[in-house]
Amino acid sequence: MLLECKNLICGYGKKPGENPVIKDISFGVNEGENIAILGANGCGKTTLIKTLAGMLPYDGNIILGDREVRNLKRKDIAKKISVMMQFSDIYFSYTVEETVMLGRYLYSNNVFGIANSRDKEIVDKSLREYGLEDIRDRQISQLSGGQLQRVFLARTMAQDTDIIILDEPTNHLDLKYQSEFLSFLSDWKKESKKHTLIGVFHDINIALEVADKLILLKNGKILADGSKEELIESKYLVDAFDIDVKQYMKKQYSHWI
Ligand SMILES: Nc1ncnc2c1ncn2[C@@H]1O[C@H](COP(=O)(O)OP(=O)(O)OP(=O)(O)O)[C@@H](O)[C@H]1O
Repeated sequence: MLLECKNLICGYGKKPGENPVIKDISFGVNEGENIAILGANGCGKTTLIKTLAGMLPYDGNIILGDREVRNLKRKDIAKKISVMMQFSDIYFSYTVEETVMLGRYLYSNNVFGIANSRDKEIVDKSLREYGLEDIRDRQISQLSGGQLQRVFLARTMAQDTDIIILDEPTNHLDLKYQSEFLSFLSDWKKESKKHTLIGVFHDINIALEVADKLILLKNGKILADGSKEELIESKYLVDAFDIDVKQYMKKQYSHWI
């Protein structure tokens, strides 16, 4: 198994077990899987993926390959997992190109390391793919929400890891970029059987398009996990969101059918 959580407990207290947000959950991710974590606001989705990426302390086990995540250095995790969180961790004023290049530096020893020709090639490709070439010299502090989101996606993809963790990747994106993002993800999946995606999506339709497996969270516990075909028709989806999701979607999309 590529990534395995066993009896995972985490939160924001002094110790992981003090007021935990994630309350003793276990699941595994196989190489090549596409997993969407779904659940109502505040159920712990972001907390879970931050912890998977080594950003929060935890009790229990998270095994990446054959190593315990808490024993790995940030740099070693960054070689295997790239993460795009909802709110970015960059507060300095970098240009678009510098920000995307940070994806290349994340796992080097020196943050201001010298970019080699492979780094430059990958960054150029990411800038092209996310429609950022024309604004590569702009300060990120001057960008719109959607432009900024595309910069962070480009940075994540430039990190070039087999596992990507995305928190709300289509937030702020207009329909054209949502559609381009989905086809980019699908191409990325085709590039290698090793490419594995773990994502948090508020838009269930996007989750269903991207994922083959769902993890439904409620109040920090796993309500159900399994194939999307299995779960989409189940009572668990209704339980996870406290609403009849299927009926709601049918009503929402009735204008188009
Ligand atoms: N930095 C923090 N310090 C303390 N509590 C936090 C922190 N971040 C989140 N929480 C709390 O942890 C709980 C779970 O939050 P989390 O962001 O993981 O939920 P979520 O499922 O991703 O929510 P949403 O769908 O609204 O994005 C919430 O009660 C939240 O208030």
